[in-house]
Amino acid sequence: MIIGVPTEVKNNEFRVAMTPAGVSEFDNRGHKVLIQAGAGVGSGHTDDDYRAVGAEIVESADEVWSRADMVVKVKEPIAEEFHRLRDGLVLFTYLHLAADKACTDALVNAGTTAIAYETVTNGRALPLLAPMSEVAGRLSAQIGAVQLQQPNGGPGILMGGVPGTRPAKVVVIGGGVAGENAAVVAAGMGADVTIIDINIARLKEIDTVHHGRIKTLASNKLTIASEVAAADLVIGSVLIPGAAAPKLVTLDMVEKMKPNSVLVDIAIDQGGCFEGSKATTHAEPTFRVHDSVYYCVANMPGAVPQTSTAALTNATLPYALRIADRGWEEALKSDAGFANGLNTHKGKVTFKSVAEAHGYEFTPVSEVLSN
Ligand SMILES: NC(=O)C1=CN([C@@H]2O[C@H](COP(=O)(O)OP(=O)(O)OC[C@H]3O[C@@H](n4cnc5c(N)ncnc54)[C@H](O)[C@@H]3O)[C@@H](O)[C@H]2O)C=CC1
Ligand SMILES: CC(=O)C(=O)O
Ligand SMILES: [Mg+2]
Repeated sequence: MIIGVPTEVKNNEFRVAMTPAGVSEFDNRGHKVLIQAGAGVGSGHTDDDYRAVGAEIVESADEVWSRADMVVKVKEPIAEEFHRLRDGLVLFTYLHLAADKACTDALVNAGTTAIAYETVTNGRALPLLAPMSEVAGRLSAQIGAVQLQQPNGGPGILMGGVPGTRPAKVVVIGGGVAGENAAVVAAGMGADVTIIDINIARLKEIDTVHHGRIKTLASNKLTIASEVAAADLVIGSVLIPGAAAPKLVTLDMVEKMKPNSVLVDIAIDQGGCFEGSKATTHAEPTFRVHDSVYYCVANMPGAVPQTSTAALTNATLPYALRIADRGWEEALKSDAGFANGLNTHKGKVTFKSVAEAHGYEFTPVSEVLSN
């Protein structure tokens, strides 16, 4: 199989979907990998590093996309890439389609076979989302700490305070992978941290692992309202897999927050879990709502590409190899969790909440695979 790896084009996105170690695995199995010139530079991998393990370096994105049987990417295609989508192409990348009608329409109209990292499951886990949720979670606490500083528009409070002063109050809504990682870093900086989650079993796990250092509260509207009102920093990290995020923090709640308080909406790639959230870029990451600061960057891990590329490709490589070795249909047929990754195929939408979000007819993956 020919596998294409284009340079990422989203604002300040420096990750790449395959490292030289990955190319070497494909090459050893008799596949050919096309790397767009310069694609790995932001993550510390030169064209020569890729050439040395058998990759062909290709100058243009058009050539990578048109020659490849499968394109492996990091972020969803954006408008300038839509014309490269086609029938018969397998696209393996983050897609977040429930929050992105334009990309869904483009994939459906082109007939592309699109497998989304974020909806692949392994039991209850999301193995291809988890590494980036770890990164985004840890980053969110760092970013929150910086945004709390007064010259950055924040209230001027140090996360851990100093002896004799109160620490910052950090409220994390959604205690999954991103939320727990956010809480750990915030607690490590000395903040007063509370995680709110709807899954009580998950709160028990967090309480046990962190010996009560991270407080836990069950999610409901009243609790969220009172915690948000008292918070200096709110981190939003809820997920209903594949679906648009629920708006758990309302504009009314934000209006009652402390002046210059900070809200980091990690869930923005699924549309965001705060009312008023809209996707921003690393170039212009924040905006104000009422008297608070929102940070809503949809590709947070792109800011730390050396870490993120390594963590992402560690997880994606075995799946990409299975597609190359066995073909996408056999690879999905043999692993129901992998099959959950299929979002579109030949003009059909095969992920229920994506179909519902955009008014498409839903076709179960099983129907597509049995044909
Ligand atoms: N902005 C960015 O750059 C990045 C964003 N993300 C996003 O972060 C979000 C979280 O991802 P993960 O932590 O991996 O998901 P996860 O599935 O591990 O955790 C989500 C948590 O939300 C909880 N939840 C669901 N409904 C809730 C409610 N009503 N109230 C409170 N909690 C609720 C679930 O019980 C679960 O514990 C996803 O939208 C993901 O796409 C992930 C990586 C990077
Ligand atoms: C998960 C995701 O969208 C990202 O890492 O950019
Ligand atoms: Mg997006």
